Amino acid sequence: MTRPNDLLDPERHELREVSEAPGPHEPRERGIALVAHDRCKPEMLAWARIHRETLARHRLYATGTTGGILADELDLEIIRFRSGPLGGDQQIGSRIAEGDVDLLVFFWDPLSPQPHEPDVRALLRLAVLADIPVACNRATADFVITSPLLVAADDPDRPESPVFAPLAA
Ligand SMILES: O=C(CO)COP(=O)(O)O
Repeated sequence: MTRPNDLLDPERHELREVSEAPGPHEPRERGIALVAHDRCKPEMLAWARIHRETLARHRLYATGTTGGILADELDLEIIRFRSGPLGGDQQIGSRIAEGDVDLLVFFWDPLSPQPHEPDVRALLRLAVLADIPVACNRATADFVITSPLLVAADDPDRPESPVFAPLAA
């Protein structure tokens, strides 16, 4: 599977040729994991409502309660795991480790302690380790979900963008 971060050659900061055959999923499809702590769930729902059309084009994962709300309210097809405190964060982490997740949108609550804090830290750690984009607030999530890098390099509709241009020497 091609991931957004696979598209940039760290040496040359330019698009790398994607030679591998498309994986088992549609070429344009990305794996997007959606997670929100309780106080942040209204914000996640509001954000997902705005970006529903984009989200619907991708393979969505979510922790139990977050996924239930998004599926019910927005009629999105979502692969749902257990609730976060019951192991859902770890399940999403395992999908990241498997290379199935290309973007993590995780609205974690900066004002409330969580009983499963170690799981939260582990999830964020795995996302950083796997070098996938992690959006922890709405402003960042807006940037990432509208990024041309979200569109696969083999997509003929991929927009031209200065992001893809080599950096000046
Ligand atoms: O606790 C969570 C993330 O740490 C989210 O879990 P739920 O989506 O099940 O509420």
